[in-house]
Amino acid sequence: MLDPASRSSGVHFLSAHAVIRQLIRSSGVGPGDLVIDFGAGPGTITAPLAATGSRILAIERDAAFVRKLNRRFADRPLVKVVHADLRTVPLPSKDFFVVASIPFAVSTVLLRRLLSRRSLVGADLVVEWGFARRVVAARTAETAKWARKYELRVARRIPASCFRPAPRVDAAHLVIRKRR
Ligand SMILES: C[S@@+](CC[C@H](N)C(=O)[O-])C[C@H]1O[C@@H](n2cnc3c(N)ncnc32)[C@H](O)[C@@H]1O
Repeated sequence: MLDPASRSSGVHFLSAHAVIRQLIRSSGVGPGDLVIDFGAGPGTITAPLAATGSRILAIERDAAFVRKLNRRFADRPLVKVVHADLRTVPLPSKDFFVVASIPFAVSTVLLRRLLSRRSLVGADLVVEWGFARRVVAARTAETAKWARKYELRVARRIPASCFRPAPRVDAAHLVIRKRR
């Protein structure tokens, strides 16, 4: 069987552990929090997230990655692997956080879903650099509406060299926090 990564064209996996640590530290999640890792892949973010003691939903569409995740987290009762498409999977009605490096192609769809949920408390996302800049600029009616409900900022630029394979463009750590 082919490794799942080799079959996923256009998918870039974070290989810089320092970036993953920054994402998790920024999120501030801990025991008792519900956290979603969208597009969990091989579990590169899921594993250090699990170490925070939070409850994790690792959502992944690729069946081979789902098998891998189930094996990897079989002894971690706080990690639930969900075989689903992030564009349609039901989102929690109780407070939740997101820490994820998402597939760039579905960034808009996912943000639309997340930012229309009252239960989203915060998100730390890896997205395409240009996309992040457009979101925080809040120049469209939609992004301006998001900005009224959520604080949106770019924490840092993430060079393409932090991924395997490297994408053609850099990425960003996008921070989203519900306004009080
Ligand atoms: C950018 S990779 C990130 C993988 C991992 N989080 C990491 O940082 O290395 C995106 C992952 O999302 C998965 N994926 C792509 N489209 C998806 C969708 N619509 N729903 C759920 N997962 C998806 C891919 O199979 C891949 O594992």
